[in-house]
Amino acid sequence: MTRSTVTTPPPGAVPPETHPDAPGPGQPLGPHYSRCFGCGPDHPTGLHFEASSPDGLTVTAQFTVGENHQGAPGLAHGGVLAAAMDEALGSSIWLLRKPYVTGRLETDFLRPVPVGTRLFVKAWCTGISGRKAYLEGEARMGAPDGPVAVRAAALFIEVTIDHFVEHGDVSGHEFEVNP
Ligand SMILES: CCCCCCCCCC(=O)SCCNC(=O)CCNC(=O)[C@H](O)C(C)(C)COP(=O)(O)OP(=O)(O)OC[C@H]1O[C@@H](n2cnc3c(N)ncnc32)[C@H](O)[C@@H]1OP(=O)(O)O
Repeated sequence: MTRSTVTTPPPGAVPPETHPDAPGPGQPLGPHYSRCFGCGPDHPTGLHFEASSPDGLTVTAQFTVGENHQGAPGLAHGGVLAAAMDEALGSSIWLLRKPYVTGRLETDFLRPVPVGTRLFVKAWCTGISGRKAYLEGEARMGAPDGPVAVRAAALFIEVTIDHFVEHGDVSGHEFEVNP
């Protein structure tokens, strides 16, 4: 994909290391917050991601583009696809069990995605440098080896849990890292 130097690991970046508490290979990641637009089972119009990690470092996830995800008639909204990439990238960095937020998200939209399409999303970390994590991902249509619809690259920034307490509304909500 075309990506900027901002989302490219600099010299000296180190590979990610999965946290021992991260789900084992093939185990479902589960939702981090029940009302999350990406993974929350209680979100009425969300993506309802089903995610797991085959190797403790990569995240694979699936969802079906629905009626509520349209931009043009019958086609997925680009912002919804970007949200799906953000969710997959965020899930992959959560395998490190450190709190990160998206600083920059770059997306290439390669194909229109019709409503009803099952998208197979994959995300992985390409390096860590201090508080910065560099991530890449892709979404394929219809099958894990189907045509690529979206590619993404991102810079995530490590924060403390206080980030969510100070800026969010965590009262009465059960969540992991990103409320
Ligand atoms: C199971 C879990 C699954 C989770 C899935 C969830 C997926 C969704 C994830 C999200 O969408 S998170 C929500 C969207 N993101 C945000 O709301 C973040 C809003 N931004 C902020 O809160 C702050 O700007 C941020 C914490 C990112 C950075 O503020 P800080 O004051 O902590 O750090 P600072 O601004 O000093 O930046 C630290 C470094 O990152 C760099 N940086 C930060 N933002 C950048 C940016 N946008 N582009 C390029 N570089 C950036 C910055 O230049 C600097 O580089 P240097 O250390 O080299 O000087």
